[in-house]
Amino acid sequence: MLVLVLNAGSSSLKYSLRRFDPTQPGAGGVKIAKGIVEQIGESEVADHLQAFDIVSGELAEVLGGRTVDAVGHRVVHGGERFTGPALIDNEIIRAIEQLNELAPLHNPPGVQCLRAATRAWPKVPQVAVFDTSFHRTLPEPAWRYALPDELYRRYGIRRYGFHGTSVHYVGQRAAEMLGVPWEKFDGVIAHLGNGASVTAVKHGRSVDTSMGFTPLEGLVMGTRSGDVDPGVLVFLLRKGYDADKLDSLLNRDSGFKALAGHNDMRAITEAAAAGNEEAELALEIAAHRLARYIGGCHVACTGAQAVVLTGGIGENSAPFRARLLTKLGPLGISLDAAANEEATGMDEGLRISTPDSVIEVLVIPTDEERAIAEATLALVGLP
Ligand SMILES: Nc1ncnc2c1ncn2[C@@H]1O[C@H](COP(=O)(O)OP(=O)(O)O)[C@@H](O)[C@H]1O
Ligand SMILES: CC(=O)OP(=O)(O)O
Ligand SMILES: [Mg+2]
Repeated sequence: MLVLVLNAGSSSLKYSLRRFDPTQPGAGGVKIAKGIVEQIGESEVADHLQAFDIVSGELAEVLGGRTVDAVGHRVVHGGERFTGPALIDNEIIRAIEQLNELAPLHNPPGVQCLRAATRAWPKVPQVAVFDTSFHRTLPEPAWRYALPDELYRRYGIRRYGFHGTSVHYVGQRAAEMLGVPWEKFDGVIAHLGNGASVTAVKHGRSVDTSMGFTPLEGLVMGTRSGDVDPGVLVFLLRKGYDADKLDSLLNRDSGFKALAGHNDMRAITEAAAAGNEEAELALEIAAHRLARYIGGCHVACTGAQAVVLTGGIGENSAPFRARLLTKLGPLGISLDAAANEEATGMDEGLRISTPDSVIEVLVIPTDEERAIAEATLALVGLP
């Protein structure tokens, strides 16, 4: 059984092809191909449809006449309707499309890929797996904004949370490392990629998270501002900004890009080490806010057994992890510097806190594609 996974990011399209053995269901399968088309919109690849054509060309070579048996898609925003993976049909695609403006960087390319894939493989079952689903357990005090109820009833304005597929996956790996059942796992999980968020998990369920109505709230990200006083937006509207200009400002021209000139953590770290003050300040702002959110999530899950770091930055940037952990001292966390240097680009999780650290800090590589493939298989079933 061959399962293809498409992960449409804001400017990339990742794919992964896995083979599942009917005699060993749920074992994650075997990865037989993967790839990525990057810099969509900023290179000769103009949009996700072109990226899809490149991916299907590469797949045709790998498949050599075979067909895929199912396709799993990462969809970032599932609103309140999609509390779990959904089998795709036209009505479902339209419902996802209606959520486009709630995740303007992510859902439109996701919908483009859903349509392209159903055109390319009309007889193959396709499944949407949502970033928001894992957060369906958020308690109301965590998801409700202090706004008139009318806005929730009319527009669905509430906090949803994102990165749930990744958080669920690394959370389960963390519970395994600690030797506790998932239903008893309490922890704080920081997914730090281009988009970044922190989630509090209590008894294996999401109880708080830093992203809200859209994937813009919370942490300092690659090109997104994270939290700003909403009064700033009102002020800018009065200065003549319109919706599109605010959208670009907050989603595309802020975060590390605004503070340090670009959004590549490697380059920012190197610049800071070479004495660049802007880069140094950008890292301090991001680490300060992240530490504050981790402290808040530690409270929200009533005491974490572990803090877990994942995503491109969490998995690979030892200097950023070290900077963060020095700020987490008040939680009784202490850094094992040697382990931290070792924990880069690994296939397995690694502990980077010292044995006497009150809370364990784990670096665990995420695998959204694997988790989506498993969820797809669980819905479609083995042939
Ligand atoms: N070896 C590395 N060292 C430091 N940062 C890295 C490294 N590899 C990737 N990153 C950073 O990870 C971030 C991208 O994370 P990733 O999870 O791949 O993003 P996306 O959300 O697009 O999937 C970028 O800031 C990038 O600079
Ligand atoms: C939801 C989100 O922010 O996703 P990404 O990190 O892939 O941009
Ligand atoms: Mg990502």
